Amino acid sequence: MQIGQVSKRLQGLSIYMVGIMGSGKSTVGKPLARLLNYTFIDTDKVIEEVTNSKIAEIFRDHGESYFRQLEQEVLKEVSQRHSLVIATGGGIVTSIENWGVMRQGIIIWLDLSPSIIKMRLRMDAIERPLITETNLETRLQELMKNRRPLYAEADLHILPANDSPEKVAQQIIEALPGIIKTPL
Ligand SMILES: Nc1ncnc2c1ncn2[C@@H]1O[C@H](COP(=O)(O)OP(=O)(O)OP(=O)(O)O)[C@@H](O)[C@H]1O
Ligand SMILES: O=C(O)C1=C[C@@H](O)[C@@H](O)[C@H](O)C1
Ligand SMILES: [Mg+2]
Repeated sequence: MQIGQVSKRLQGLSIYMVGIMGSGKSTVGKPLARLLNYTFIDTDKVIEEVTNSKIAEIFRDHGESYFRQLEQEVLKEVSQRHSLVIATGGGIVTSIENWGVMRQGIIIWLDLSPSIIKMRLRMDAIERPLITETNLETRLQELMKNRRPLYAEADLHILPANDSPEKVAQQIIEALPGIIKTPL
């Protein structure tokens, strides 16, 4: 099915990208939005803009639960709009209320292999408060164990090819018709 047809069949339903830190939600979300003629939004970036602080600073100065509250408010706000590709934060799946919001659209799980995730996180300059250079191995394992059953509740399970973000976006578009319920 051509991209234009996939986009049409989505009928403006927003797409929520979920997955562990480093799985590529923010990076792949951009070309995906472009291909679908959707607008791209990153909840982590919106939080940084509205608070004028880095995520790591929010965790350090106010704690994780404060960050989760902000994250939920931002999610509810963006869910009012249509035709969005939303890169969520890796922990958005830990709140049942967030699932209620995301279920208004299509939830896509980027399930990248831990070895590639580790490599990408080591090379990435963005500070992630829940994962550091020293605890990367154990923390990632722990987060994966706790969260995999949550990510698995997504509408679409994507095992991203070890390829460019554009190719992964293409892979998602090819998989979408299989789960879109709107009539042809
Ligand atoms: N397909 C890809 N090919 C090469 N590098 C990639 C690809 N996807 C993501 N990356 C790189 O991996 C790192 C993590 O990606 P990204 O920030 O998009 O992950 P994320 O899922 O949004 O993580 P977080 O939950 O922390 O926001 C970045 O440095 C990014 O450039
Ligand atoms: O997995 C997580 O809990 C997080 C992922 C990032 O996207 C940020 O939302 C933050 O660093 C927390
Ligand atoms: Mg991100």
